[in-house]
Amino acid sequence: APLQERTHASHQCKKTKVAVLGAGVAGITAAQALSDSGVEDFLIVEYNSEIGGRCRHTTFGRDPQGKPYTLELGANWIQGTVSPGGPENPIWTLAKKYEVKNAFSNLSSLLTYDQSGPVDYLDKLDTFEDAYAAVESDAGFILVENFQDRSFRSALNLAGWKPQGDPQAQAIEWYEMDYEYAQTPDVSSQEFTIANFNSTFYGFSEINNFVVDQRGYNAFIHGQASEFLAENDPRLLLSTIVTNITWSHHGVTITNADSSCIEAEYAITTFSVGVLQSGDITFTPELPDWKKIAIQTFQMGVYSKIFFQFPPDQIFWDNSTQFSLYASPTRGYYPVWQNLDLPDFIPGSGIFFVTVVTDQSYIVDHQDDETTKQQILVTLRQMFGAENVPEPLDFMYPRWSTTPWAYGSYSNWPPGLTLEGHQNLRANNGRVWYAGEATSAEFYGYLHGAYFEGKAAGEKIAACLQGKYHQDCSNGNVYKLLHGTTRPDEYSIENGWTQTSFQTVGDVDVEGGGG
Ligand SMILES: Cc1cc2nc3c(=O)[nH]c(=O)nc-3n(C[C@H](O)[C@H](O)[C@H](O)COP(=O)(O)OP(=O)(O)OC[C@H]3O[C@@H](n4cnc5c(N)ncnc54)[C@H](O)[C@@H]3O)c2cc1C
Repeated sequence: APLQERTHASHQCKKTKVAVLGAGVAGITAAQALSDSGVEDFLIVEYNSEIGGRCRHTTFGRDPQGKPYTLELGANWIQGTVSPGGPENPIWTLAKKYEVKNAFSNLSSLLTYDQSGPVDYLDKLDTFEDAYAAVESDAGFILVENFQDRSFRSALNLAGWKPQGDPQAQAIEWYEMDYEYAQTPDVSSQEFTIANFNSTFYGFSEINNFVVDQRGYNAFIHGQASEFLAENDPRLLLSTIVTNITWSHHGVTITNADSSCIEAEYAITTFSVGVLQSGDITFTPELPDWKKIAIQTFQMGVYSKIFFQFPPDQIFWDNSTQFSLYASPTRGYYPVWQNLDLPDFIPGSGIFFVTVVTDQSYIVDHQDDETTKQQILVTLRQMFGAENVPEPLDFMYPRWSTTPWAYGSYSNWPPGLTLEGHQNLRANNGRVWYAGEATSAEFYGYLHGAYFEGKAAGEKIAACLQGKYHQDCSNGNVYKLLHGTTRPDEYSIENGWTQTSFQTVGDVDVEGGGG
């Protein structure tokens, strides 16, 4: 019987015009754009048993009636809302439309601590911000003058910000950089980090609103989906894991873990960079080098929220402050605490949580809950006094780095990657198109980046199907070779290049010979 199934498999493939792979913001928005353009023949394939992707919540703790609270495991803020007369962040528009409950997040409502307890080092925030302003204007020159990009670390050094060996300054820097980009300034681009920040926070507004909706932040995604999908719509294939994408310039075949398959004229993959990097999904034929390079060059940061519920009548932190910053000699060790027990947030909840990113996330993702909890309780007792910190009522955290449908939290732009290099991440391979937060050049990392990219891909493919697209529908805008700026003849004695650039051991060529 299994053999028979296999031989019949390709005849049994579902057939559709567009396969939308993933039902996060990008996938749902792409499908909606198809539907809005009159293309109703699509299938959405989703790993999980529900839509929403990295906009995902859990239940946690108990309210006084014994009912659990809803907390966001993934996206939590609406970042950059709208300014008078300016463009509006579409996520803000949708949050209003679906009445997603949110509160103004005041990042200046901040108290600072170190291992000895409360210590005011907010003056270092001003020093950082002066350096940041210099980095910002320098980034403008880099972009406009086509100069070489640098790491954000070099840029900060040049601006005189040198936090090395100063835990307080490192904590301030973490709050301003890692807390947003989920990675260190050392591995972030100067040019594109600034462009990314400015696109959102100058393009829309400087406001960050924090979602505390007890339906979950993804209520807006469900709301959007319900505008074009019926309840139990057969076009939404949940709990279906894509394992292979066979592509050409004429069509795409998707194979799933349950060995079902889909034949489509076009596909839009919305998988995270982490998923694309993992190799869990194979491509037939193999992806060309320009695409492999783009996938393995863009970076996936990890952002982990570690939740505690303490007895609401034994609050030991300042309960009028939103953020508490902890300076550890180990940079990034349980640094930023958020208080949800505030009037506009989840009052009376006793919920206090700490965020760690990438390197510390890898550590907590590979140790058991109890170890993490005990490490953090030691930290809290340093900050607030051992006698003041009771045992928590509840504790949990997601392990984003090992979650097989995400492998990380959101993308980040490395130093030296050009816009051309990034475009290769967006560009289609034959009839396989790419969309998602990471393919957004200006809004990578954000929900609104996923929204814009999903919408654009859906609209373009609809135009392709309707013969209205004025570019090649099966060949993307690709930069097959990404050149450096140093010519081979410049590898000379004058430039300090005294030896062959090919590796040799004695007079034995290791590879390639000569040079
Ligand atoms: C912890 C955290 C905090 C964040 N904070 C914010 C924030 O405050 N503000 C903000 O704007 N953004 C934030 N983000 C980023 C935001 O969540 C993402 O940018 C956005 O959700 C990405 O949407 P997407 O559609 O591009 O990708 P996804 O949401 O990842 O959608 C892709 C979908 O593909 C599915 N998939 C993966 N593999 C397969 C497979 N093999 N087969 C089938 N389906 C598959 C996944 O299940 C997923 O549903 C945060 C993210 C995280 C994780």
